Amino acid sequence: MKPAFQDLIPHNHCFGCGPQNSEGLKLKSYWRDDGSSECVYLPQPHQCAGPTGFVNGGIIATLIDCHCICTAMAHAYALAGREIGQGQPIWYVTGELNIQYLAPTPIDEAIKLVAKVENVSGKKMTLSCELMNVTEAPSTPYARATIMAIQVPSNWLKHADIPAMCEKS
Ligand SMILES: CCCCCCCC(=O)SCCNC(=O)CCNC(=O)[C@H](O)C(C)(C)COP(=O)(O)OP(=O)(O)OC[C@H]1O[C@@H](n2cnc3c(N)ncnc32)[C@H](O)[C@@H]1OP(=O)(O)O
Repeated sequence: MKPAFQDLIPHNHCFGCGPQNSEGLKLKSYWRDDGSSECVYLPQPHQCAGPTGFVNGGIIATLIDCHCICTAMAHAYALAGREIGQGQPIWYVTGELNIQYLAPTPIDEAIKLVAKVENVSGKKMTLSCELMNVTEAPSTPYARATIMAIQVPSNWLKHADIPAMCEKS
């Protein structure tokens, strides 16, 4: 199996997807054969909403955000004809994130996110994402989102690092 996008992105301290963030969610995203990307995540009990059986909406937003932004970066590297993390760094940030929460997301089972690149225009990349049961059973997704990823300069990440986090890597 190929490494996850996140394991190829250098210096990634992101709370949602950074291998270098010991307190983070450590998402792992991969390409699927149809050109979409997927991420399977097992929610933790402390990530609950008011009712303990459902996942907190902010956690859901973070999962969607990170899976989509890492998909945007992976797609941009592919368009550049490079492996993720090779050569001049390619960085995207979240410009817009629109989520429809369609049904409560159970906290006691694995969930799956599937993202697709819908459009690339200059520095902007639009992606769609659905969060669903891990079996992809034919049911309404728990959440559906669109996200606008914006490319930032290749020195963006280092520019924004603070020394305390740098020392941990
Ligand atoms: C390491 C891996 C981790 C990845 C997963 C985590 C993802 C994250 O959480 S990133 C953190 C959250 N996001 C941020 O902090 C971003 C904060 N915002 C910014 O830094 C800036 O506003 C930024 C970079 C989005 C845009 O900067 P700006 O100087 O306006 O960009 P600019 O070059 O002028 O705009 C480029 C295009 O994007 C458009 N655009 C800019 N901002 C937005 C926006 N928020 N929504 C939609 N479109 C936008 C512009 O209109 C322009 O469009 P066009 O080319 O058609 O004229």
